Amino acid sequence: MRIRFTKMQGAGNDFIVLDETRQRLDLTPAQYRQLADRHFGVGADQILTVRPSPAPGVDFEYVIHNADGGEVEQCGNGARCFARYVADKGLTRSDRIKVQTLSGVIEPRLNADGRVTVDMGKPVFRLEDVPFVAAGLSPHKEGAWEKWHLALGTHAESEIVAVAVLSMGNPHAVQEVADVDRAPVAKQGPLIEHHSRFPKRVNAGFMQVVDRGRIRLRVFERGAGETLACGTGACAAVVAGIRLGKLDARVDVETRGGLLTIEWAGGDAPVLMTGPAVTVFEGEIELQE
Ligand SMILES: N[C@@H](CCC[C@H](N)C(=O)O)C(=O)O
Repeated sequence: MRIRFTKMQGAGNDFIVLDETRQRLDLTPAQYRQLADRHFGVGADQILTVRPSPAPGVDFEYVIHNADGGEVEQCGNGARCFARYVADKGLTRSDRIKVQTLSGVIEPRLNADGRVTVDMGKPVFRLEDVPFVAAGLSPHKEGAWEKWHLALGTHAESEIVAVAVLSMGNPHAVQEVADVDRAPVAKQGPLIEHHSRFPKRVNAGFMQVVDRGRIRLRVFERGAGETLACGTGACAAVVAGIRLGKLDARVDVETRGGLLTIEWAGGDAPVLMTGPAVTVFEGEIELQE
């Protein structure tokens, strides 16, 4: 089967966007993996699919697959690219849209400066409301919030890390590090992603607080490995930092692929994420059956 695609990136987190507004492609997990493969396919961290509105009051459905072929609930950098795509392709005339994801409705809007701001909804951090965590973690009170201690590795070589756990529609475990460039992302990332406390796996964030309005962040993403930026990871890290009393309500997040700005007024307020969304190229690819 031969399909058309658009390659996009948001702060270096890269995507293949597929248009299913007129016809379903019905791709298999193996075909998503082929698309994402950087040697045998196009190459991407996630594949984003645009589908027509599934319900009144919503403009589109936004379907997200990780590079490993698994469908996931949310993708922040992808949401900005999704908004840029539907505007550039003339699928909407509005600069503010409502988009249904697996984890609820988000609202991207195109800004005059070319960046996109997304209302990502409210974060979830009450332990009983975070749907991705197995019971039995013992929280450790720090400031206004709790961090959880995770044992990584075998008994002989066990390492304990303290993570803040929360959902931005998808699951995140964020730890604070002194220097993000020296953080053990490649070593700890897979151990945290597959930790038995997270039966649906988790995105592992490594956050360096520079000052109350700036952090540096690396994220080892569930189903994709370390990416140049993770939008929901940036939201989760900032929310965690604010809850821990270390950050103000508006924070610039430096990632390896670019700058994101995250705003959160606390409580049930939505998290706002602003950043770039860029089309790289368009093409066609033959997929294996
Ligand atoms: N790159 C994303 C997150 C994509 C999904 C994530 N890997 C997961 O499995 O939850 C972002 O920008 O938020």
